[in-house]
Amino acid sequence: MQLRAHKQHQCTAHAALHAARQPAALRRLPPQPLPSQRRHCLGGTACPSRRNPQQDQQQQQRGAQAPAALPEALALIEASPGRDVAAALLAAGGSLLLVKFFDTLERMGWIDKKLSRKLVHTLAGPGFLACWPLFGAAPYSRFIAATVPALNMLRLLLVGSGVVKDERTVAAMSRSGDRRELLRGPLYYVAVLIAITTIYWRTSPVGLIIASLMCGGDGLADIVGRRLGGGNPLPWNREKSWAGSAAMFGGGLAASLSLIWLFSGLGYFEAGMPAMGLTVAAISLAATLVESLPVNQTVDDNLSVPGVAAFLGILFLQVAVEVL
Ligand SMILES: Nc1ccn([C@@H]2O[C@H](COP(=O)(O)OP(=O)(O)OP(=O)(O)O)[C@@H](O)[C@H]2O)c(=O)n1
Ligand SMILES: C/C(=C\CO)CCC[C@H](C)CCC[C@H](C)CCCC(C)C
Repeated sequence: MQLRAHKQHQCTAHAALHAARQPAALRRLPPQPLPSQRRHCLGGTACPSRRNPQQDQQQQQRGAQAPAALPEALALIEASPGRDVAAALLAAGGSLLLVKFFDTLERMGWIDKKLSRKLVHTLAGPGFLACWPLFGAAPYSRFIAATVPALNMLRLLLVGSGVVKDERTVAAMSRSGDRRELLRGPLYYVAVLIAITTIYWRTSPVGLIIASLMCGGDGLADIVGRRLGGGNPLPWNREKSWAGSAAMFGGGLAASLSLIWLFSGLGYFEAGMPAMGLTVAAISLAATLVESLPVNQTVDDNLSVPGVAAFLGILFLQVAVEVL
């Protein structure tokens, strides 16, 4: 999987030299046009691309007829608070629908309570990150995006503390039906999402890796482990299994690489393969080992897994790359 810089306009000698000094897994890109400028480039003027000259010539001809106002309109949309608010409302609505959907399946008897809760755990985080490209490129966009997990945190605090009565939310988010459970695992979960949204946003794969391992990895470990882990317990923790840990590693790695592929394909950063793949695999393995330890009664998985992923992600990958 070759992930290379996406539609670079010009890689100056300085930028190339600078980029060459970056870790192989992650390359800083020379200053790139904003996505809208790239669209501008595609819509209005010739710009280098991976397509053949004939396609570019056709594109230029089509582009020549595009209204001159299009690029400016795109640039306005690109950095408009309205776009960010619309994206946040969409993601917030999606989170309500996700919980409602699986809660309904559980109430209809199609899935059990544990599976319903774990499917929400597994899908909510990656689903939220998949919404990030909908937001604009303004400096404040990440903070508007963070309001989505923040509103969910407020909901958990109000329901978990008993200020607001919401039996369905308690049923959907807790193992035992005790509302106070919402103030632990689920609260840590949304706190991690707030942190990676405001600290890393789209500028680094570290936030993608943290969320993928906490959500996709840890969620699948439970789902697969409960079903296939009966005969293959881990020697150091008989409550967990090789099947569950394999699902944790595979699910976390696949989710991480999928999001990195998407975000680097959108041009937010460049992921140098195969170094990036090997780095993510090493981080996933370490997180899987931590998750398998018999300590989750003391340290919640929603803290230990993101913690080890963040530490190793910062250690092995540059935290910030040139924002496009
Ligand atoms: N590596 C793993 C992880 C989990 N499991 C299975 O999934 C169940 C629940 O896993 P656990 O991580 O302990 O989930 P909880 O922390 O109890 O639930 P939650 O993560 O939702 O808080 C375990 O008892 C085990 O059957 C497994 O087999 N192997
Ligand atoms: C039960 C959970 C964790 C315990 O280990 C999951 C808690 C889920 C959160 C309360 C809801 C989080 C929603 C996301 C911030 C936004 C998702 C949007 C997307 C479009 C689905």
